[in-house]
Amino acid sequence: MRVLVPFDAERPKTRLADLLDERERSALARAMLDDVLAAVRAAGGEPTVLSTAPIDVDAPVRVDDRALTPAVNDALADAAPESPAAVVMADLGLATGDALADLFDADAEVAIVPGRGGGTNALVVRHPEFRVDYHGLSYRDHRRIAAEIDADVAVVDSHRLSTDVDERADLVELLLHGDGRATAWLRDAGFELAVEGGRAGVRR
Ligand SMILES: Nc1nc2c(ncn2[C@@H]2O[C@H](COP(=O)(O)OP(=O)(O)OP(=O)(O)O)[C@@H](O)[C@H]2O)c(=O)[nH]1
Ligand SMILES: C[C@H](OP(=O)(O)O)C(=O)O
Repeated sequence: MRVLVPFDAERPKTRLADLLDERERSALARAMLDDVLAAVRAAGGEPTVLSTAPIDVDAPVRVDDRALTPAVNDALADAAPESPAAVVMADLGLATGDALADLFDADAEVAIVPGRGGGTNALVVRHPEFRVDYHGLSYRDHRRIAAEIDADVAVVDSHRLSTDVDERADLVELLLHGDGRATAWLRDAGFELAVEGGRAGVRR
């Protein structure tokens, strides 16, 4: 399975700016990218990083400085039943080979893992006319686009893959369930789980 891993190399993870400075956000984003690439390979996928700028990483890199949606659509253009393509976001810090293998094996022309909050964390495309439209309620948009071209859709239900690390609360998930480089980076940076007023959170 060809697997595109989109990566914003220049201004990653801005929603974590009140917790992490720019270098730290880059380091966490990079650790998650490495975790995702390892998980893709463990699932038998062949990853290509679709990056906004050149990066030094242990995988082929396709540089495209356009916005996410046109860059992904260009790279997906030749997806077909005999040559499926997947898109797996680089901020899935809990991704595992087993979880991705379930997605890659889903028997549908479009298989979707929704992200919490309405996004699309991962996709497999086997239909030549399917196009992505990221941001906003992209899960709903991708179901509509699939319906418009009569593509059959599988929705893959996965706690690990539906957890994208965008905000403070997502760091709880990484510290609680993660065992990869991103979780190790967070611990090394001094983050730990905390319970305040009966609610789970993180503190540094
Ligand atoms: N190639 C490419 N990847 C992108 C772009 N924007 C975001 N990504 C990647 O797409 C995935 C989802 O990104 P988002 O969570 O929407 O954005 P983010 O830049 O990671 O974080 P925020 O700045 O907090 O929105 C992550 O793997 C990003 O690295 C882009 O313009 N081009
Ligand atoms: C790219 C975007 O990610 P989010 O901003 O929802 O994390 C989406 O899934 O459409």
